[in-house]
Amino acid sequence: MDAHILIDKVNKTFASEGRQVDALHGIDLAIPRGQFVCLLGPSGCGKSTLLNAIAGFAPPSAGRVLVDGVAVGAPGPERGMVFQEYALFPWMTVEQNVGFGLEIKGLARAAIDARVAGLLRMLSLEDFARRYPKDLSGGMRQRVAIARVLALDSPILLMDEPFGALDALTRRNLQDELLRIWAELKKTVVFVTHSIEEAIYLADRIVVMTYRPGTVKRDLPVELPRLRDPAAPAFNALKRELGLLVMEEQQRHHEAEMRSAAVD
Ligand SMILES: Nc1ncnc2c1ncn2[C@@H]1O[C@H](COP(=O)(O)OP(=O)(O)OP(=O)(O)O)[C@@H](O)[C@H]1O
Repeated sequence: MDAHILIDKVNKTFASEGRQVDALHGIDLAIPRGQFVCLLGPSGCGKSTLLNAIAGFAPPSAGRVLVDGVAVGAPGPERGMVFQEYALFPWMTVEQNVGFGLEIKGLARAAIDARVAGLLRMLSLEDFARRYPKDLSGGMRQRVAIARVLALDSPILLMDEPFGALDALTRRNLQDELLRIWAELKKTVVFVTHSIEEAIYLADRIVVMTYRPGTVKRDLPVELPRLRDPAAPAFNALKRELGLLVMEEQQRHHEAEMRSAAVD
C-alpha cells in the first residue's frame, strides 16, 4: 500500500519509578498522503507518545515508523510539529520567528522575506509582524507557531493538542484556518486531541485509542461533508458513538488510578 506514514507494530515501554509503563502496544496504522487523521482518547492513552514516535523525538521500543517507506530515526524536515504551548522564541518578533527556520536553511534574504510575507498573509498576521510573542493573544501565538512550521513546507504536519489552551471561539477560528490551509497545501496531518467534537469537525479519520497500553480501539472514517455543522444530526450521532468509546477508556484510566493510589 502507498502509505505516506506507516506505523508498523509499534510498542513503547517506559520505565518509571521502578515500574514498567506500557504506553503503546501493537499499533498498526497506514496513513495515506493528504489524509487528516485525529488521534483521540483520554489523558494517558499514548497519543503524544505515538506522535513523538512519528516525529522522531522518542523512538518506539519495538516496531517501526516509516515515512515514504524510509524508517524514521530522528526528527526531519518532512515532519513539522506544532505543540500546545506555542514554542515561540520570545526574543524574536513574529516575522523573525516565522523566518527563523528559513535562515537556518540558508535561504537568501529576499526569498525569506517573500515567503514570510506570504505566510503572514495566509494566517492574517500582517499587522502583527513586528510584535513580540508576549504582546499577542494565545490564538495569535498559535497562528505564528503554525506559520513557522508551514515556512519549512513539510509535507507532514504533526499537531499535539495545538488548540487545547484556546477559548472556544478562537479555537473554532483556528480549526477553520487549519482546514483551509490543509485543503490548499494538501498536507498529511496527524492531530492529537481529547476533544470528540474537535476530532469530528476536523478529521477524515479518527483513531480512538485505549488507555494503557495504548492500542487502536476504533479506526473510523468521517464522511460528513465540510465545513461540518456540529448541530447536524449526523454529527451528533457520531459524537454519541465516540463518546461511549472514549468514556470506556476514561473509566479504565480512573480505575487504574484508584488501584495505584491503593498500592501507594
Ligand atoms: N517519559 C515518560 N516516562 C514514563 N512514563 C511516561 C513518559 N511519557 C509518557 N509516559 C506514560 O505513558 C502513558 C502515555 O502518555 P502520553 O503522554 O502519550 O498520553 P496522552 O494520551 O498523550 O495523554 P495527554 O492527553 O495527557 O497528553 C501515560 O501513562 C504516561 O504517564
